[in-house]
Amino acid sequence: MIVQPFVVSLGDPAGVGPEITAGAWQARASAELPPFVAVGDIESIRRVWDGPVVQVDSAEAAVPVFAEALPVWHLEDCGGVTPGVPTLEGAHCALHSLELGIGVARSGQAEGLITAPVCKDQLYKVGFTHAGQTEFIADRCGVSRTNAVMMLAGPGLRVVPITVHVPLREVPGLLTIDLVVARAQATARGMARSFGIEQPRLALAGFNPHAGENGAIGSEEIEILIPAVERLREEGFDISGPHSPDALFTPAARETYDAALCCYHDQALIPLKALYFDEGVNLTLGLPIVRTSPDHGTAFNIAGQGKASAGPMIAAIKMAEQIARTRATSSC
Ligand SMILES: NC(=O)C1=CN([C@@H]2O[C@H](COP(=O)(O)OP(=O)(O)OC[C@H]3O[C@@H](n4cnc5c(N)ncnc54)[C@H](O)[C@@H]3O)[C@@H](O)[C@H]2O)C=CC1
Ligand SMILES: NCC(=O)COP(=O)(O)O
Repeated sequence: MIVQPFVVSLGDPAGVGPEITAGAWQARASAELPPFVAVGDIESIRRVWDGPVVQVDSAEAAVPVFAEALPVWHLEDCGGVTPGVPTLEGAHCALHSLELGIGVARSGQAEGLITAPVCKDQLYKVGFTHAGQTEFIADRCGVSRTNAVMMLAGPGLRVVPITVHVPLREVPGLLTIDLVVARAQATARGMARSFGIEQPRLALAGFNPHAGENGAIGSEEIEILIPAVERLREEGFDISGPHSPDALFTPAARETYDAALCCYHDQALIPLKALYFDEGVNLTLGLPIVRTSPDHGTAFNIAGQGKASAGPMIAAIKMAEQIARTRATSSC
């Protein structure tokens, strides 16, 4: 049963996080969204939106006001926000709102956490040593980075990048049989727990063109991917591949699996965003808490201009609720 509100960390205050959170609140009735509380700098919202806002100081306090106003748990003044112009102070605020959001979700005061986008480059400048929010949340929840799986999901496609925020030239060295096996295992477990799909059909993309053409165009399939698939099948997982990457996302191919495991970030995210950008959700499997996020970044180029779609944020909130409901009734 869903009892508590959800918590939305506002992300970089100069990005589109504040306005898409406000946009989601405006769509709360038509999109049938559960109550949520935004955490961050209240001014970052007032700067880009003239709708009703109420300052609260707990997640619980958000519920009675949610129907009439967007509840914002004001953390700190980010030093004057100019949409589209990131600052180091803003990066600190993004990190603080993420920290609070994780704490609120972990303590059970919220049913789950939805994270608005952060600017990784700005975070790195203020001492953030994690690749992204996924790894940071995993650490805070005591989950290994291998077992916290990034998944991007749209209405007709789910993709998992096996390697994530690393330079492309390092991918071949990072792909190992153990890593592919661990990601697939965590994906299958997470899909059972979060989506109720007990025996998900996984499809593994090759790394090279034509999945290596039997070794003539690269050896990663023969040395890493095929042995990983064999091991996973021996363990009882339903996994196919490695498939020619360019053929894995055709309409017919997409009917054959529940999630595609991809060798690197863009192999996974390009098809997802091309097909479902406005409904795309980034979620993390393998955590003790529910965590989702819109599929896009800070979009500084359009922040504060009324151009940002709230579609992905709405989809992220809806998916968080759906996952929370599934988990509440699941035996996993
Ligand atoms: N989950 C997160 O926190 C993520 C953060 N980022 C961060 O965002 C920053 C910018 O990354 P980019 O690669 O430029 O991706 P981006 O998603 O911010 O922007 C790419 C393009 O999509 C457009 N766009 C993004 N969101 C939109 C929306 N809601 N409605 C309409 N158009 C939208 C932007 O205007 C831009 O033209 C980087 O610092 C990156 O680290 C990127 C992806 C996810
Ligand atoms: N491109 C996806 C992305 O950057 C998500 O990163 P995060 O959720 O780990 O911050």
